[in-house]
Order: sequence, then structure tokens, then C-alpha cells
Amino acid sequence: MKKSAATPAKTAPILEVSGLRLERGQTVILDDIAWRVARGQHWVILGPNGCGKTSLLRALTGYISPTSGDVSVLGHTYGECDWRDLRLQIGIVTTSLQASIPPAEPAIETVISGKYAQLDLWIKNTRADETAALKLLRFAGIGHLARREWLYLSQGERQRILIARALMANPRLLILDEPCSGLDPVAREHFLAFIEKLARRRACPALVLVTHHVEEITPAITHALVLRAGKIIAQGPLATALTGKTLSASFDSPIRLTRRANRLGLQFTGRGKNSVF
Ligand SMILES: Nc1ncnc2c1ncn2[C@@H]1O[C@H](COP(=O)(O)OP(=O)(O)OP(=O)(O)O)[C@@H](O)[C@H]1O
Repeated sequence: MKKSAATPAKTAPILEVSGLRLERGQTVILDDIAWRVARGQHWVILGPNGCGKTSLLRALTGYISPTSGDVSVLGHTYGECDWRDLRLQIGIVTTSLQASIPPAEPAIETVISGKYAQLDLWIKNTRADETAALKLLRFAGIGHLARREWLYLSQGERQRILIARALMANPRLLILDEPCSGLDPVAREHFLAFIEKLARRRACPALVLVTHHVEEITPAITHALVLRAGKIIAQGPLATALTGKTLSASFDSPIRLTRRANRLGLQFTGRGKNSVF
């Protein structure tokens, strides 16, 4: 009988990936990925288009099987326990989820569906679920939208609802896959302030933010994983893993990392091979 992941091992890391390799046909999508997310850490994954970020997320959530290597969540390894239990420990917010939300579904029901890791949920809501969902919507600053249908919500509101939805299952890891895409500059700042508030919450799950934009790395993010062509080129505490040198190697273009008022930025230096100028 397969072991249940419902009772997490107290000392295990939140996530551990070792020797992960993913091949499809002749293509090596991920190669020799070894990565560990410990309790209390919040990570950013950065890298150019096609470097393997989405594939890595899909391997973490059990949606694709690696060619070799292991992925474990809270000490439980895919293949050795029920993957549905493991998946419940990982919340994921991605724009691809948006197409699966029924257009007429009120926000509060979208949030409640997260508790059961289901979309288009057809059950009678309990009072306790409604209370919990409303609390999360209020935390996300959108309590007033609880009864508004998905169809009429803005992109920023939808992203907050999907985060509240993910939190309904009390995940230990929350993956935010390009959560700012489609947001205008002001909406993006408000949204980042919300992420920062979430990260400072006592019961916050470990966050993994996937982005192309260093400006979206808020001060709560502690660690970085930098990818290039399916391989890790740097990982560790933000200050050492995310530098002009590692970004230049990742994006194959000369880049300088700037820091102003606690926010990161990029400058293209205009020198060297593959300069954008
Ligand atoms: N099933 C597959 N078969 C063949 N190649 C694939 C498959 N899935 C992904 N790839 C390739 O693997 C590479 C990594 O894709 P992936 O979507 O993980 O990149 P990404 O870093 O998320 O890119 P982006 O930033 O553009 O979203 C790409 O070159 C892609 O074409």
C-alpha cells in the first residue's frame, strides 16, 4: 500500500529535487536539477524563455514524469506515496488555470473549490467553508468582490482570487507562476505589496515566484534559482545567486543588476557578446 503524505515529516525540507532530468524525444528539457527549499525560505526562479521553468513546475506538481531523478515534498517522494496527497501540499497560481474557471462562478465559490483541489466544484458550501473563503478574500483586499462572477473580474482581481483559492487548502508551498503578467504598472505595484504582505504572514507557505522580471522580486524573497537551457547556473541566497554575472550568463547578454530603495532592476551594459544594443 502506498504511504499517505497527509502527515508531513516535521524535519523534512518543504521541497527536495535531486538528479532531475526530463527528456522528450531528442530534447533535453531539464538536466541534473538538484534543489532544496527549506522552511522559512521564499524563492524566485528566473531564466529566459524556453529555459525550462514551466517544465520544472510541472515536474514539481506531478503533472509530468521525469526521465530520471526524484521530487519529494515534505519528505514524501512522488512514486512512493499517493501523488494526490502531495499535490494538495502545493498551491499553484498560473494564468493557464484561468481558462478552467467557469465564467459565471462567483469569486467565493472559486476560492472554496481550492480546498478540494477541484475546478467547477458542484457541492453545497458549508458555512465554515464560506467563512474561511471570505476571510481569505478580505486578506487579499477583495472581500467586496465575493459574489462577483469570474467573467467580470479584472486580471489583478483574478490573480488575488487564485491566491486565496490556493490558500484554502493550506499548502506548504505556493508557486506563483508569472503572477504579474497582464497587470498595468500600478496594479502590479499593488499586487506586489500584497505578495509582500502574504510573505510576512505567520502561516505563509514557502513561496516560489517564477518571473522574467527582477523588479518583481520583493524584499521577502530570500533565495534565487537561476536557469539556463534546462540547467541550474546559480542557486542560493538572493545576494549571491542573483548577480549581474549570473543574469548575464542566464540571458546570454551583458546585464548589470541595480538596486534602489530595496528594489532590483536591470541595465543592459551595451558591451560584449550578444549585447541588446
Ligand atoms: N513535451 C515536449 N516535447 C518537446 N519539447 C518540449 C516539451 N515541453 C517543453 N519542451 C521544450 O522545452 C523547453 C522548455 O520549455 P518550458 O515551457 O519549460 O520553458 P519556460 O522557461 O517555461 O519558457 P517561458 O519563459 O517562455 O514560459 C522549450 O524549448 C520547449 O519547447
